Amino acid sequence: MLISEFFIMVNQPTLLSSQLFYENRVVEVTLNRVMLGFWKEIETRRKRSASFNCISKDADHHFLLVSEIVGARETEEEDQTNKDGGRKHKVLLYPYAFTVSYTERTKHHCWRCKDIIFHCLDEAQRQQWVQTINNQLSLLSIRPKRLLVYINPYSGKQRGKWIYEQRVAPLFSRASISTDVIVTESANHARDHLKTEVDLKQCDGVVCVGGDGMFSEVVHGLVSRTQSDSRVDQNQPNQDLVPCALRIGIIPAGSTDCICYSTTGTNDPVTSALHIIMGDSQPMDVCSVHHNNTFLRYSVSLLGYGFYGDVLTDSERKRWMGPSRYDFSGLKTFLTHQYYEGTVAFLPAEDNLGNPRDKIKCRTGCHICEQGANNAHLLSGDHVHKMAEENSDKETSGDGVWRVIRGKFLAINAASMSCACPRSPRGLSPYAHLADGTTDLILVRKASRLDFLRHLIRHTNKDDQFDMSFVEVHRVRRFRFVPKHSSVISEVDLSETSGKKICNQVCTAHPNDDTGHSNWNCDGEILPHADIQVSVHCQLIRLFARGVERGTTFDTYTCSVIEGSSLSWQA
Ligand SMILES: Nc1ncnc2c1ncn2[C@@H]1O[C@H](COP(=O)(O)OP(=O)(O)OP(=O)(O)O)[C@@H](O)[C@H]1O
Repeated sequence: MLISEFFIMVNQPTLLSSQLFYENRVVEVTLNRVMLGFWKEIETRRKRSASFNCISKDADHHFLLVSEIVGARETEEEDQTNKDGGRKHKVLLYPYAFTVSYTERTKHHCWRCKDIIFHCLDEAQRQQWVQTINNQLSLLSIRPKRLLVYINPYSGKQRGKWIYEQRVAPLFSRASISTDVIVTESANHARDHLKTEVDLKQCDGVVCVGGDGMFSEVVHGLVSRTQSDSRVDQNQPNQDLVPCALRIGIIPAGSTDCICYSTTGTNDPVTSALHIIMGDSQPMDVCSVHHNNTFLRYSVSLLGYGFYGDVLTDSERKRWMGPSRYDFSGLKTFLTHQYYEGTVAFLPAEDNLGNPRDKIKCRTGCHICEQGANNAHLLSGDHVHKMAEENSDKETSGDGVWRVIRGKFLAINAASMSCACPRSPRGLSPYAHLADGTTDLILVRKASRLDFLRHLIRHTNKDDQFDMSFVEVHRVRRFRFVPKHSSVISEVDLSETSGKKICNQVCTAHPNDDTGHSNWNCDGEILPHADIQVSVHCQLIRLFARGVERGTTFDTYTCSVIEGSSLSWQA
């Protein structure tokens, strides 16, 4: 423990201080608000010198202890013997015990819930401790008390229900959180329930148990409901949207869990549950996607046209192949080496502190996001946007100077977060930010197959994928894409196929051969239009998370649940 941190703890007003028994020692335990930060050892059997201890071994985060007790409860009995270093010895026996549950950081951004048992002299002392701790916890208004939980029973390896019931529900109950649990019965069940039926005032947050698709459902339900409650028309592309009041929690149980990785640094369900219990809050940008004056979808991670759109389109047609379809479609799309012509117009985020190649990663308490939110607030308002005139490369509109780029592209990607995952540990745009009001627009122009392969390989190692002559990246607030054949609307046939048709599909040269244009991959969903307009809505939603914490290397983590999917090929 740092000396300064020790004094911060000592200087907190003391709520309760008693001599209690911990294992076979008499200790003086002090409660400062909800921080049970240290105790002084008064006497020991072995007459050790007095020392200070802390319930967390993580010295860097002592100041956070104030919010890290999960709960306290009465403990009825304690084993008369206690194993300590392999030797059994008698513990001081007092029947009045209570347990304090607290969080502890372990490796790779994972958190665990630990228990510590104190014995009291009498029942009155026990009651005083349990009640005081729980009273203090209940005063923390940032912590949720009632949650609405949606479980997708078919996510990932279909273990969502088990994960929730066995690993998460007991923690919620220990933290005195009441829940309303709905196991979804079909796709869009959660979205439609949130949009129309739920009384949002009756809960403090919405939790989804599943993967990125399930999270996207909850985002669509909550954002749409918030807009309709506020009479905001989502079909207006330049409309400022109303931020959602409720936070969203993700209990990862999907195939990829990209959003969970990017906001907690791991895909561990217990860690996510503890972030929810602590009432953490991580703001997050949301992109709205429109075709003319029609709202299409929201996106929080990746919008990809060309390569990533084609891989998704092709892999959706080959669902019968299972998870290996992503690798198959990725290889097939790469070999086909299709490029697409069109015009990209974008509004650069020139006032933003960061840029996509500045090597500043988005981490807990990110100052780039903080400054970005201030700028976005100043910029908000219903602006008039005009697409650039033909043959000009700049256009001034109500909200700044738009840049226009015409060309042939292998891929056009917009990454609103790093999109880091095990297959691409740094992600599509390693220095993208979760909540700065921007998205990183990556333009991969026509290049040789070999150069494109080199570009793709750089997503899996530490080389800079943007340091190539045919790749450019811009941090933008809005963009629009118009394909050369803009009149064509792609109604993609994704029907499940079999037999001869399957053989034809595998042998087809390219997923979009007939149409001459690609489809947008919007967080793993195919958009029905290629001509789209995208606006970033700064900090529209908040998650029960705190971003990836500094101190451990996200790039080298190992993950606990990866189920045969390849995020390098999909959103
Ligand atoms: N009861 C259900 N039956 C069928 N589909 C469902 C049901 N509940 C949700 N869904 C849909 O299943 C899709 C995939 O779910 P989810 O994202 O949870 O799992 P995943 O695809 O395995 O994980 P990831 O998206 O991380 O790859 C979502 O788009 C969601 O709309």
